[in-house]
Amino acid sequence: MNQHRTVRVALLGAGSVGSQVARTLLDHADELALRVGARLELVGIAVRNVEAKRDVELPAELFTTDAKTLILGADLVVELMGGIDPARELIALALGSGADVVTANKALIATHGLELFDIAERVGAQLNYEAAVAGAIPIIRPLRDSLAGDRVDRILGIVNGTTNFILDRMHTLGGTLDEALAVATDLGYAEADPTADVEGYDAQQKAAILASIAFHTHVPVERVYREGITGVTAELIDEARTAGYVVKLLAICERITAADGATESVSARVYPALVHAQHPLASVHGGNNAIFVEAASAGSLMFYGAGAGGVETSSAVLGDVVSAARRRISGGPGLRESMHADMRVADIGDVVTRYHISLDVSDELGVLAGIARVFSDHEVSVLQIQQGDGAVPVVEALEQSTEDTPAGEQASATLVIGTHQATERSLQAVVAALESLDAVQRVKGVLRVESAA
Ligand SMILES: NC(=O)C1=CN([C@@H]2O[C@H](COP(=O)(O)OP(=O)(O)OC[C@H]3O[C@@H](n4cnc5c(N)ncnc54)[C@H](O)[C@@H]3O)[C@@H](O)[C@H]2O)C=CC1
Ligand SMILES: N[C@@H](CC=O)C(=O)O
Ligand code: NA
Repeated sequence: MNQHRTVRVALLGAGSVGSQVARTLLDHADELALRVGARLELVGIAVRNVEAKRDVELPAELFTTDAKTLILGADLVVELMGGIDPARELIALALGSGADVVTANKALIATHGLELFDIAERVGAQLNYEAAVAGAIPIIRPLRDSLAGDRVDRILGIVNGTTNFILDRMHTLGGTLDEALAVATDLGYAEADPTADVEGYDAQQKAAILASIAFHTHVPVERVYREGITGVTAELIDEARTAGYVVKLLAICERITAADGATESVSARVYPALVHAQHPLASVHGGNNAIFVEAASAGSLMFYGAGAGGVETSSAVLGDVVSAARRRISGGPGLRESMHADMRVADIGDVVTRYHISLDVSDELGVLAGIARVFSDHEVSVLQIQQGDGAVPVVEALEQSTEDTPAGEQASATLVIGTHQATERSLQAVVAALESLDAVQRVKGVLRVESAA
């Protein structure tokens, strides 16, 4: 090791993740110095309020509210404040001054990554962001480096720890979304504004990042279809359980080939979906994440572990810090992500999937026949119909409706209808047509089925 070399590290933010990164930089300074080949000196921590009480004890003299001065005295800046402003301006300042940058900020990378990579490339600096997707799990580097010679076809995963924690808790313990969110927030999983988690924006940003790297194509965050979990009720979770499924918020990024067999586009989407109870994703509990990557030569790969949490995420941040510091010591250009493929981003309507549709219907003669007609009119084929606790084959259900229901009775019944594969466009048209049927009192929920056992 060069005893005289020092890499001056400035930390922006000392919350759940930042305070743990600071602690490791201070407690393991000697070991890190051996790994890097130079000492990593934590020169300061920029925060909003230097007096704020923190869970982790850190030297008071390191704290400052003057982020800009701190940045201009640093070789490496670690941004862990979150949000777009002022993080965007501060990272641009850091890169522009020649410092390397490590960030966990998916909101910023997904929306302004291109402009920041431009600056990094121009000045020859590093911009690393492993912690931005799936916390501690190595996924950015495997996609960008390890799989750089392969062709990724599909990514399917749970990429938000907070919503996985909430859905898992609702499934196993019952209770409401708000109760589970309060616990996830205490555990340090949730974003500063947890709307980003429960409405799927955080997963949407991560999907945009994953799709962009995997398919060498810039996928703008607003082109990632998004639904959050606020519509997932205890009732829908119970119905899913009865049918042998678990509800998970999934991010799916895949290549789609058009009907002509030649034109390829990229689909990226986030929504709560049904996962078969025997599928490995169904066993991803608490704040954990799991990501399946299917690549042409590598086949199926699974990445699993802690997707959120301050201590866990600090591991990914420090990995990026060591990597950037080593490169600073040994020299090497700043690299931008490869976006040469420039593929079209598909509309959600082009995606082929399966639906489970939960309906309250009038329990009267001919209802099922009317519903079945809606499906056949849109050329969507029905796989099964579930009434109460049991799945009933379609033909049997239709017979029951005409034989067992006394004419003129106006009772209400719940039906859960599972479809075969069809385009989203057709499935959405089916749901709209069902909503307009007199016999359909309410469409209670629509969930896609994304993984058979
Ligand atoms: N908490 C987690 O499990 C994970 C978080 N991330 C990302 O890591 C980043 C940090 O997350 P957390 O540590 O959970 O956030 P946090 O809310 O716990 O901490 C944010 C810190 O930044 C400081 N800060 C915020 N705005 C500031 C400003 N304008 N000027 C100076 N200081 C400012 C706050 O004072 C606080 O110390 C975010 O981008 C988040 O999305 C990524 C993966 C996992
Ligand atoms: N709020 C995020 C934190 C990690 O990215 C999550 O819950 O996954
Ligand atoms: Na990661």
